[in-house]
Amino acid sequence: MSLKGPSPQHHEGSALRIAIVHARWNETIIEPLVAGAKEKLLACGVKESNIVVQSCPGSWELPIAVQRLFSASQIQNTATGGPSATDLLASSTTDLTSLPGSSASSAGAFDAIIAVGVLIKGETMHFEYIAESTCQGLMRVQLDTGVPVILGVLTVLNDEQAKARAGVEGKGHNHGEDWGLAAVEMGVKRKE
Ligand SMILES: O=Nc1c(NC[C@H](O)[C@H](O)[C@H](O)CO)[nH]c(=O)[nH]c1=O
Repeated sequence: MSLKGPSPQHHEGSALRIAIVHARWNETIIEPLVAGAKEKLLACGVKESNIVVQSCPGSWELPIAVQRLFSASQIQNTATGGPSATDLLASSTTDLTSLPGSSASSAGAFDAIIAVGVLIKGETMHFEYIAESTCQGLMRVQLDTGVPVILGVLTVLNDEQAKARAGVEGKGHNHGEDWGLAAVEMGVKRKE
């Protein structure tokens, strides 16, 4: 067993509704990552009709693209004693069918969201600023809503590292699969 990666658990996802929100930069890496995540969602019993896939321009936009899945009233920090995110989301009036690229058949709560982006270091400090802000933003959205947001943002130093983490060209391991499994586990545990 690899030194890295979580020890495997099996969770049944047939009752879950999951969103995958992905950036469109470095799409030759994004595509296998999203496919790997979706493959594991389906393998865990998540219904195809309960998987909503949306995109945004780049990783910088991921936090707001994830947050807009919730209406303003749902962006509550449950630590303040407000209604739980579950209660709020259950009454969600978000019309997902109006969102671009949405395959949602109806509005409804998400049990987990996977945010997918690929940041590849260039010559400038742009990479560092986007990576830090995007990760902090995604952490804030999940804590504000109580809905797990799986961090599917690769922050790599070169194309080879990106390919190895998407399992392309027969190299490495597709991390998208790990994110799909994490989404099912966290979605199930959130309903417990
Ligand atoms: O710069 N490199 C990258 C990038 N820049 C665009 C940024 O996310 C945003 O979309 C624009 O700045 C507009 O707001 N976005 C990525 O996902 N990966 C990169 O490697």
